[in-house]
Amino acid sequence: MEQDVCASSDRPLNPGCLLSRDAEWSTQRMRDAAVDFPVAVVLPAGGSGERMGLPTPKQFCSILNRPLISYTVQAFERLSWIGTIVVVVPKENHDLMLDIVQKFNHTKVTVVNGGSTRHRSIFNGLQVFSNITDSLMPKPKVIIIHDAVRPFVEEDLLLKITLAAKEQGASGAIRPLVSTVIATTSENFLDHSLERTKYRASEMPQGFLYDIIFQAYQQCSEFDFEFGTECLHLALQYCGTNAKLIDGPPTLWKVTYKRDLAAAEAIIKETLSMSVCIIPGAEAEVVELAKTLEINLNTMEMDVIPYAKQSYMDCLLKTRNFIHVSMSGSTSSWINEVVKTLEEADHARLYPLVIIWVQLNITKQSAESNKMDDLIGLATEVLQRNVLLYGIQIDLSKRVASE
Ligand SMILES: Nc1ccn([C@@H]2O[C@H](COP(=O)(O)OP(=O)(O)OP(=O)(O)O)[C@@H](O)[C@H]2O)c(=O)n1
Ligand SMILES: O=C(CO)[C@H](O)[C@H](O)COP(=O)(O)O
Repeated sequence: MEQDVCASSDRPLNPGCLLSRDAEWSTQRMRDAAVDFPVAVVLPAGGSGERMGLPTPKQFCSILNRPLISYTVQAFERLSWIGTIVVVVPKENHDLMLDIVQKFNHTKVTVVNGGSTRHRSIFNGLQVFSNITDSLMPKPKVIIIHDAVRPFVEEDLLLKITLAAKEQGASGAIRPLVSTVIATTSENFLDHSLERTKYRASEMPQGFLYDIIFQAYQQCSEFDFEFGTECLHLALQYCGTNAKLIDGPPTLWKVTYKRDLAAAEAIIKETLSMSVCIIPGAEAEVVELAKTLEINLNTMEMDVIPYAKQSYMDCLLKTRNFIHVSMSGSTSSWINEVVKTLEEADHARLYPLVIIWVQLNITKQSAESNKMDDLIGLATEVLQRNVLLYGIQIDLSKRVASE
């Protein structure tokens, strides 16, 4: 069944899944209060992506120079309350996955080989924790299972899934059906159709008490392993555990067809451009311009941090787009300081950073001093470090002269 790839998200998502600021704070409170038990993740990535029809399995396809699987790993890895992330890959792609882990600096990943079906791959992933003598891989209380090809999963949903799994034994994300489900006869005639509002699409992530889902996989039949598509069903059938179902956002869709790669790229690009940090100097004209920008860019998530406060470094790590408005001619020390901070935090490794330096010249003298040459040199230098630096010089001297 085709997924609802055209449905747009209600609010922007960051790749690697930064939340909107309000959601981030409330999530922080929820997380601090609630997740005081070990949580691990299994990401089944052992498929061949037949429906995608590319020689490379879709989980290894690149979006903006980074494999899809790495985005999904990052969505989990950045969460402090998540421990080990087991990535289950086809045997022939084991080394490729190890290369990805190294190149993108993933620190929580264990790679294991998959099986011939998704359920077999997941079971292989779960078995990593079943050897209780291996103290390096302690058994988690809750395990989250999430398809490696669903990169846009956010912390608020993961928390809900995790807490519900701890309480109920199993939980899963659901979405309304996009199309009506019908049963066909063997001759391809309509047999019957289901009442769409009564049914839901079962999505990922799903969460389980580890003992429940491991026991379910240990007991399930060869038929389940071969043809089953639903982990929640195994928990119900073999452990009598009724999963708690939680509504998820439209961005949970599974990258399945070629067009989904383009859709994923569009979401990543859109979210990268949806937040900005404005850093104004202290002069009245500069503050005025910063205010105008703030009003006109109000559809973006925004921080305005006065340069003088020197407290903007924390804010830098929340976004990738910066506008520095100043009247001083010298910009290089500020930009170098910013680039150094961002480099130390590895902030520019995956996506480019954009710095727009706006210089206001109000006197004839400063307007004549052409600082743009310096800026062009600096822009060429920082480009090597994945920073796109732009300069805008606004000459107010004529306005001053005519007043
Ligand atoms: N033997 C398998 C088959 C699938 N998966 C994983 O299960 C997830 C969901 O499966 P699906 O989207 O169906 O992936 P593929 O099986 O690769 O795709 P297709 O059905 O088009 O071949 C994917 O992350 C896929 O890599 C797996 O780990 N092991
Ligand atoms: O649908 C699902 C929910 O249970 C699974 O997420 C899974 O994606 C199914 O994979 P497949 O396409 O291999 O059946």
